[in-house]
Amino acid sequence: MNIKFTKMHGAGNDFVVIDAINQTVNLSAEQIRHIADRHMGVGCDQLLLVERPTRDDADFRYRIFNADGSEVEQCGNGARCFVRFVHDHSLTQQHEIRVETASGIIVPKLENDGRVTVNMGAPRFEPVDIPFVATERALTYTLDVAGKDLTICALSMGNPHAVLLVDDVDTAPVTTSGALIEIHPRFPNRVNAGFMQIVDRSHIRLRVFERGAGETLACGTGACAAVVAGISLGLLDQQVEVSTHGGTLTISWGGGNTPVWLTGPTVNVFEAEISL
Ligand SMILES: N[C@@H](CCC[C@H](N)C(=O)O)C(=O)O
Repeated sequence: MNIKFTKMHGAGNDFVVIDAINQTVNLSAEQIRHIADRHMGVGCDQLLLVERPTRDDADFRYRIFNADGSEVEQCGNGARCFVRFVHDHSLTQQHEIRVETASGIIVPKLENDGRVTVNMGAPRFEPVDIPFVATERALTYTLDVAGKDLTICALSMGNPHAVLLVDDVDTAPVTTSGALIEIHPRFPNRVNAGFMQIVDRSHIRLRVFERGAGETLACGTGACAAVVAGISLGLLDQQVEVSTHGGTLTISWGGGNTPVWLTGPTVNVFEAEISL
């Protein structure tokens, strides 16, 4: 089977994007792992499938697979690349589209300068919605990680996130503690672990150890989760610049049940075909 794809990235979070409308695509988890492999395959943090929607109120269905082959609910940087892809491949002329994901509808918009803004929906804090094992909802929780008590915020941006405050992201134990937090038993579906350094009320630095992908250069939903956590703790203003190792994302949130807005760049790297 030969599959055409586009390699893209959003602030360094990289994707293999596949049009599954105009070609028949049935990938096993093993084939996804192969495509994502940086030595044996193409290499990517996530593989994105562009499909026809299964519901009347959406224009497209967007399926997301981590590099380890697991299918997940949400991906913010991927959503931006998705919009750029459907435009570049003439699958739509609309600048604002409704996209069906495993966690509901998101509404990305292609701006005139080529950047994409995504309404990521409202964050969820109820432990059952994350999911996270806790007797009651709280702003912060203590998590025992290898015998050390870490303070985290836990929330869902459609997918699960744990956010930790650190003094300096450059020296934070992202790969070691991040890997342990990802599989912590209190997160039954695993979790993305974000390490946030507050620079000032409108600027943070962030590194994320992603569920199913390891540390990535940027994580869109991770940036949303970190800013929501920072605003909820009273440490950040409504609009925040998020510096990652791969670039800058802009996040804004008005609090409560209002949606979180994510803006950032998208880049086409190359188009090719892979034989499986
Ligand atoms: N890179 C993403 C998030 C991708 C999914 C995540 N690893 C998960 O398992 O939830 C983003 O930009 O949001």
